Amino acid sequence: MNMHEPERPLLEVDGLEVSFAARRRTRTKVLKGVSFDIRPAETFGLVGESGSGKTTIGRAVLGLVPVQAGTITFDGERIERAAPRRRRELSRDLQVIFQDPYTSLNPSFSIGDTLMEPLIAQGTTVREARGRVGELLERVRLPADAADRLPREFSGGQRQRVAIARALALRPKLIVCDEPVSALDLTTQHTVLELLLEIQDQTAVSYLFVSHDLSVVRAMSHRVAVIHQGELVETGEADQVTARPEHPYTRALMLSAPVADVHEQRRRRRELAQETGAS
Ligand SMILES: Nc1ncnc2c1ncn2[C@@H]1O[C@H](COP(=O)(O)OP(=O)(O)OP(=O)(O)O)[C@@H](O)[C@H]1O
Repeated sequence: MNMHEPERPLLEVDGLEVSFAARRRTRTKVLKGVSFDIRPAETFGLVGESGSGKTTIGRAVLGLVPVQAGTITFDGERIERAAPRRRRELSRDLQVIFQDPYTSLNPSFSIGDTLMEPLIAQGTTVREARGRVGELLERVRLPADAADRLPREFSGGQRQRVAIARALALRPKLIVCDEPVSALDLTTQHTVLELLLEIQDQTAVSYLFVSHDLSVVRAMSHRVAVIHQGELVETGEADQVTARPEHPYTRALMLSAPVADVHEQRRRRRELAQETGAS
């Protein structure tokens, strides 16, 4: 490839609109013309407060909610209205890790069966799939004997490692990470985030990384988009958006994030009060 030619994005979302049925035959617009792209091996962070529409963007990319307008192009293919069969095929390249490791794993499946399921569904032989389970457990640093055990025998952090291993089973190009560490304590959050970074270094997978936590998004992402009431109000390099936020909402989001220093916390509260008082 020519070094000066920009790489084709892996995912392009353009003018995405999603609405849900509300009362009295009206619809609520949850996404209002959302556009962004993600390059190969890039982490694109989406940050915004609860209800802003982050999860809906991830779900639209995965084909889990109907799209009213706009396009979603994945690896050169329009997928916003892909048929169910094509969707199943696309799951080879497009995977997800959900927030809650307690509900996202089938409690009656052993870890080995959980990891084998996507492989068998895509036509891998049982013998090959067993071998791959060992590799996957090693990659997420779980012991080989985890394969024979049930999810209830594992902690939240270990379960999230299983969910990561399952998402990796088919060697996807993009993983939608929807609040992947929000249900974990701080130390466990750190090790899971480190694992995601290490996997990206090794596999060049891209992440669409959704979180309400700006510090987590900043630590993980190359570029960041800030979503507010269904609209992307600011998109840019992670350092730029977090160090020099341009949009008032981004500034408010930054100022309201908790910090370890109590004096800094108070200073930010005053600044936030001034900002919101002024607007
Ligand atoms: N299936 C649905 N039917 C109706 N309304 C929905 C549906 N899914 C989401 N919504 C609404 O869309 C809005 C955005 O929800 P979404 O889950 O995308 O937000 P979010 O930013 O991910 O918030 P959170 O962090 O709380 O999950 C919310 O007002 C929510 O109530």
